[in-house]
Amino acid sequence: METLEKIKQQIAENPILLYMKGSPKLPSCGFSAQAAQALMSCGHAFAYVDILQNPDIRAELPKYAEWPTFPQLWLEGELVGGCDIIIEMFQKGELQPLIEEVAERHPAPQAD
Ligand SMILES: N[C@@H](CCC(=O)N[C@@H](CS)C(=O)NCC(=O)O)C(=O)O
Ligand code: FES
Repeated sequence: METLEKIKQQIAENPILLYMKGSPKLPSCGFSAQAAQALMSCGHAFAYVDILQNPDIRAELPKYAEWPTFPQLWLEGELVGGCDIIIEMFQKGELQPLIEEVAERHPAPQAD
């Protein structure tokens, strides 16, 4: 798939999506580590894309997002921001309720 199409699909299909360097459990950069940590502390599952494993996305997403750096947090198809914004929202107590709202609107399928 073309890179831009792949990006659009990821953003459309994942209501909580973090583009980062490395993985939440093994981040490859302090900025990505902080963002993933704050997001994990909200207690909801989220999707992530390791842009170090996806150089095409690393190259294309900043242009599409009009945001030059990683990490990038996308919620319900909208760019929220990078590490600084995520940490600021977290410290103000705004991140958790926002993630909560999004997660409640998109419940994970139940196997029962
Ligand atoms: N102030 C930024 C810090 C993130 C940042 O500076 N990221 C750099 C270094 S990891 C980056 O993504 N550079 C482009 C690249 O590596 O592709 C934020 O709030 O997210
Ligand atoms: S990889 Fe060097 S600052 Fe993120």
